Amino acid sequence: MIRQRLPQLTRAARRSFYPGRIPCSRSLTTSRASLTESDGVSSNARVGRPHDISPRASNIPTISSDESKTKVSWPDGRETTFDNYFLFDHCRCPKCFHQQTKQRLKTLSVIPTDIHPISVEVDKTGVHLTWSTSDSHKSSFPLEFLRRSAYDPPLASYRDEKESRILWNSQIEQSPPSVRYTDIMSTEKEGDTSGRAILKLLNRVHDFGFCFINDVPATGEETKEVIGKVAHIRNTHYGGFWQFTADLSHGDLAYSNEGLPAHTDTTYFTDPAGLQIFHLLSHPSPPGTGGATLLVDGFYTAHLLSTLYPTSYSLLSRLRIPAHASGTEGTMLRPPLSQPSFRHDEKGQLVQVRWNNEDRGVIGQGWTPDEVKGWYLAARRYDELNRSEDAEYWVQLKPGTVLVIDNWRVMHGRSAFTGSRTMCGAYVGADDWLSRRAALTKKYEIRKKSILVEDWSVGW
Ligand SMILES: C[N+](C)(C)CCCC[C@H](N)C(=O)O
Ligand SMILES: O=C(O)CCC(=O)C(=O)O
Repeated sequence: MIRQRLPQLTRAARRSFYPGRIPCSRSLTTSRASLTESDGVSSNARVGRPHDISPRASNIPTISSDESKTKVSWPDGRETTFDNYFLFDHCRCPKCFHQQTKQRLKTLSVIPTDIHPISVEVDKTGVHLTWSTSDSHKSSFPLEFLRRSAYDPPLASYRDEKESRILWNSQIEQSPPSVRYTDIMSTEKEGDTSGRAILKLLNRVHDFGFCFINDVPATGEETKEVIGKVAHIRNTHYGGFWQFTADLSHGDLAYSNEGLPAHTDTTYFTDPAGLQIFHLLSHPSPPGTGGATLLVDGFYTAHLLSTLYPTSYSLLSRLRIPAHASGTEGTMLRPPLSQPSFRHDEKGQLVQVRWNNEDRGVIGQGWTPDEVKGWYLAARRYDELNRSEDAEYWVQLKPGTVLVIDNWRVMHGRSAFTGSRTMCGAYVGADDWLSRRAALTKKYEIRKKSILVEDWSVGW
């Protein structure tokens, strides 16, 4: 586990900031302690007048329903209420939810607006409702589902070790995350080494924002093969698997020998590439010079910005930045909806950094003059943090080492170079690699498995 020394922050900021593992997004699990099983007993109550079911077992919630809502009173004293319509809409019985495709089978128009339970039972497997429909439809909801889907009010957030990230600075160079090519390409069946190695790679990409694959044969063909094993390659106007050098075959600085500051790629796509994968195939040096690779943890520097300059963090989280790719004949990329540099999930957790000064368009449309000034101050501050000795991790890639980057988090760049340099690689969609990781996690359960049963652990 990489634990980085505190960056050169002000004393005040030091107190409030600690690099290391921080929860950054939701997980499927919750602590078992809050839902220990018991010899819960089922009980029944007529619905109409608000009722309390007072089951004997202490670990089973109390349920009460009326014509519009169902209230769950948890053993820990907290209460949360559900609209009956919400519960009926989320029924996952075979009539409502296709058991194989995991898709909802009923449309909203068939749900009576006055739907309500006529009978309520609760036991350690969950809450069982019989509805006021003509067929006395029955629904059962695991307690874990109710705890997790609570919205009135929401209950504890579902973050655990699995979904936290490990923030890093320049000291990551002491022991950067890596996996072995031979494990990923393993064909042995028992234990499925390859699948577990791919999951280890994707977990490290999730935790650190990048990971090396060591000892990859330095050919385009075998690089494309190992990438394809990990996840399917995303096609763009650069093609699928690409090989590039300084020939300006594409109207982009990547196809030159210029240095490139820390940036994330494809900010000009509505859905920026999820993974950016590089393999330096050749750069004879000498006579060539330069061409080192730069990595910066955009989440780490965003965390610093939010600590040191919260107003700047807020502006970069709110003001939308146009981006474009216009340098190649026949390509005029410009997403119809610009996005801010920092994007957050519904729980306010940072999930994406979009940072590319070269491809940034004309800012300020719809902004106030103060916002224009404020944005430049904020952007300069973030740029300074990204360019600090503390944040920059420079590494000289060599043929044989593939670099897999979470392009939604970690920025990359390069130093200017001379000589003949050939780089290859590919993009993978964000949803695609996260899906691959979730499916492998489910298969191998290497990390804490959700205690939600099959049908209830999907669709969040
Ligand atoms: C990776 N490859 C050389 C194919 C394309 C590079 C695209 C670089 C572009 N400025 C961007 O940031 O998206
Ligand atoms: O050539 C390199 O090392 C990186 C090029 C780059 O930044 C890119 O392709 O986005």
